[in-house]
Amino acid sequence: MTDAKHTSPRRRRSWAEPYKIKVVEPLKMTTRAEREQAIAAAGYNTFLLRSEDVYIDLLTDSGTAAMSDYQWAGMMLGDEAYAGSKNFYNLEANIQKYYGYRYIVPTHQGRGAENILSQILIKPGDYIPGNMYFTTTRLHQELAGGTFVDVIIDEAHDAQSLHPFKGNIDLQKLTDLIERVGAERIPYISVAGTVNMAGGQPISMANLREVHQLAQTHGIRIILDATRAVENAYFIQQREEDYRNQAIATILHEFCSYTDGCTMSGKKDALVNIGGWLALNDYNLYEEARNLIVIYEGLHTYGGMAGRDMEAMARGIEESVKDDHIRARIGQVEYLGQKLLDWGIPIVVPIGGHAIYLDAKRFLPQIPQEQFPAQRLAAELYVEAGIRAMERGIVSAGRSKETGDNYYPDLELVRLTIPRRVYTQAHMDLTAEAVEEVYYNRDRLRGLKMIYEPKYLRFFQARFELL
Ligand SMILES: Cc1ncc(COP(=O)(O)O)c(C=O)c1O
Ligand SMILES: N[C@@H](Cc1ccc(O)cc1)C(=O)O
Repeated sequence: MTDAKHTSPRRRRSWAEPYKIKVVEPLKMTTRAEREQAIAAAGYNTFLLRSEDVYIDLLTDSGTAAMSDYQWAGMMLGDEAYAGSKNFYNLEANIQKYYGYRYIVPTHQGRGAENILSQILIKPGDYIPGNMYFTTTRLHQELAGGTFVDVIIDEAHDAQSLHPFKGNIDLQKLTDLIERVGAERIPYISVAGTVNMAGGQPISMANLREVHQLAQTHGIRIILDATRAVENAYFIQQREEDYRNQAIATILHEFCSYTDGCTMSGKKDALVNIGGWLALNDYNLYEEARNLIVIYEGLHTYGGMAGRDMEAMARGIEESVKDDHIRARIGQVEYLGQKLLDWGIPIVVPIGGHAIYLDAKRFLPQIPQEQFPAQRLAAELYVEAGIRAMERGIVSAGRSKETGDNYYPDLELVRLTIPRRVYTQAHMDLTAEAVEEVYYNRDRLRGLKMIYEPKYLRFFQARFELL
């Protein structure tokens, strides 16, 4: 018998976690007065807070995941031999199986891989097109003498555009660049899935396939930033008709097959606290990378990781591609985002994969961009409830390497980044309530003045004063 008051229970089934909690880490509670003092001492930069003064840490999803009992068991099986650790071979086998690349060089984390890749492939005067910059990736490209060129679709720069794949590459922009500088000046196309600085926005399989075809015509390589490629695969499954019934692992494998290699920060998708890799399909390039790695990271069978870390990552990869894991992971991000949307708080839409991004331009319209509205908002959220977020706007964008002028990015955002398998739904509720409180009191907030600016990646260490 059907009951008009109830919809089908199957349709209502939520994203609940496919795990239960076995170990907990107590958190310190602080007073508002203590937090005001702590953020002032940190120069209004959330990177400079001590983590023990933080209640809910949404600074980053990098290296902050909770590992499973299966991963911790693997840690006990660490083979800490200097050369030829069996954990390296387990890791290599899983990267080959799930990502599909041929040759693997382990690195201590993502930027280690970016350094080696940039040194091998980029010559002074080269151009590297990509779907929006990422801070460390662009810096390594520039240090190698290259110039990054943003070829993402325009919608990515608009916080309110509802385009389902805001990480897509604009093929016209890419073609224009190839015609302008010539294919021989483009060592590779730098493709990220999902796009961190755009709000965790995915690139579609159809778009990557087209980019691959265009790149092949011109003999240009594609290198994937695979840091959150599993999350990207989830959006492909949800939003691209042909992939609705395909497993995440199958989608990931096809996605990577359109690229010639990848850099990877294992600290995100792969559910570990440290680790990364560089993967390449070309044997000669791999040989070069494997040789350079001994200068910067360590031997080519550990690359800066302990054996136990490699085992944890090998096992983390297996867990990361499970459909129920990724559904719950992104389900939690969407839960927080939907709550904020329901309460009329300005955030980047569609909701991305690893974080909710507050739109500081609409949140604090009274603060001009040169007075760092997103930096101010992140500091205020900490004072309000001990929640730590990260600026992703003018401070992060830095300065042009040619003119030394500040970039003024269209997106001036605060990232509430959700660590994997760490926080509960109640933590998400409290986070939303704190954001709402700050929003309610937003009119009284003023901007900041930068009083110390480091040369590289300034957002990590810059200091500010209240205006
Ligand atoms: C998209 C993306 N690429 C590369 C990196 C660099 O990785 P890592 O922090 O492991 O050096 C990160 C995070 O830093 C990232 O989010
Ligand atoms: N990749 C990590 C850590 C990081 C943060 C900010 C950066 O600009 C660079 C690295 C993240 O996105 O959270």
